[in-house]
Amino acid sequence: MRVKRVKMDALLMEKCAAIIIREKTLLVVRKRFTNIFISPGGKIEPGETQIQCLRREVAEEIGVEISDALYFDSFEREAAFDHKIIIIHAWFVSVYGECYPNSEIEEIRWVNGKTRVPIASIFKDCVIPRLLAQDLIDE
Ligand SMILES: Nc1nc2c([nH]c(=O)n2[C@H]2C[C@H](O)[C@@H](COP(=O)(O)OP(=O)(O)OP(=O)(O)O)O2)c(=O)[nH]1
Repeated sequence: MRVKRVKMDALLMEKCAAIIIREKTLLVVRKRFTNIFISPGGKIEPGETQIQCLRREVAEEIGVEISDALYFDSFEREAAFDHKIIIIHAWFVSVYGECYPNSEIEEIRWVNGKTRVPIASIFKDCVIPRLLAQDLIDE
């Protein structure tokens, strides 16, 4: 029903997130005016597939083109910067070339299990522990 759909949209967001790994470290990004690192990626626009969303957001935020994407898993939590529930669809992504902070991204960091920077909850509590357990990033 339309009213229900509108109410759901007001409370729920869906984001596609890129898991980009280089030399056993994971890429996280920090947006201007924030102090928590999040995954590269962004909200899915109406009519867009998850891959199209990833392509658009990865090019916009870190200036590179995607060469390959493989679905990992989806996670649900309260969004780091919005009073809404966020569902994050996480994908392993390979890119052409070197990532750099672009447009609203102020800083990028390559992190491992030891890096002490504030990281938003889904990546911190769900994604990074699984990457560590699979030995995809360094302890
Ligand atoms: N709890 C939690 N929230 C997260 C994580 N990663 C992440 O981006 N978020 C939140 C931050 C924002 O509140 C929301 C949307 O992410 P975003 O700000 O990258 O999306 P976007 O680029 O489309 O946003 P916008 O600037 O276009 O509005 O998701 C995470 O790992 N855990």
